[in-house]
Amino acid sequence: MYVRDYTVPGRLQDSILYSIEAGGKRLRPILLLATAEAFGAPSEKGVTAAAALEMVHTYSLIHDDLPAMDNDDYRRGMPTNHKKFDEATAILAGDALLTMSTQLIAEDPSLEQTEKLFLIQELTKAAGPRGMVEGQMQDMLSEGKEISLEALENIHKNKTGRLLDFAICAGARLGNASEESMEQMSEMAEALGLIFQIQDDILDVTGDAEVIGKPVGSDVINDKSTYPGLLGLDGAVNQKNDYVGTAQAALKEAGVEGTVLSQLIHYLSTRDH
Ligand SMILES: CC(C)=CCC/C(C)=C/COP(=O)(O)OP(=O)(O)O
Ligand SMILES: C=C(C)CCOP(=O)(O)OP(=O)(O)O
Repeated sequence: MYVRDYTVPGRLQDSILYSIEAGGKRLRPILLLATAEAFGAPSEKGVTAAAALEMVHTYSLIHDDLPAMDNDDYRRGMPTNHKKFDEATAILAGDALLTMSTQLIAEDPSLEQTEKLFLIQELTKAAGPRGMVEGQMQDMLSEGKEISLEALENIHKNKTGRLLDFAICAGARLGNASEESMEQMSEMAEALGLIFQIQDDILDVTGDAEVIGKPVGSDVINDKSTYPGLLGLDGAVNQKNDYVGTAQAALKEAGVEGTVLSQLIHYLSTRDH
């Protein structure tokens, strides 16, 4: 709906819709809405922030798949955007998704001005050059190199974790969570980001390409450092389980244990796609 409202019919719109409508797990918007609900926000409050976040995530995947980056042919069970269209169109589709995301929040009549400012500032910070973009840069620079577990965690915290952190902090803020709860939720988000990434690395070794919708084994092919690579498969599973404990404990401290967020932590640590 938003994509059609914010674009003109034609090749660019087709390319944007191709990637957005390909689906994916919609994890980030689900997390944002589940957190908003856990803190009692009215249901309409999180909708544009959730859509904006999925737009930013989808832009990042379109660009990540380009030949200049990961050079991947399949995403969300379909040819990648540049394979279906062409590189220039894929770059522009990503640019459009990124810019539309903040417009969407700015124009939402159900949000207060202070909420809009918070959401736009936090989303752009999370996605920007001290967040996801820097994480992607470090990820590219580390290809083909042996890096420490600490350096790997730092890459993931920025590349993947910051958008997940935004999902949770935006949801908590829209539900007027206290400063203390916001801090506990931020801790939960950090653990969740690492759980997500460790499972992603594990699936790249043990997963089924048909179920995941993208090729497996690409980390080895691209010579990337991973948790199973650094810790072994069992070590990666143990590390993930430690973070599950941290995330569940943080939920409890924030007073939102037993909500759908607990189930999401479990799902993310055991997902097969
Ligand atoms: C600014 C940009 C382009 C950011 C990309 C961020 C990102 C999370 C890419 C996918 O990571 P991945 O390569 O580890 O995952 P996948 O295996 O799904 O490609
Ligand atoms: C951060 C990573 C590993 C990129 C893929 O994210 P998702 O696994 O959430 O991708 P979709 O379900 O949205 O396609």
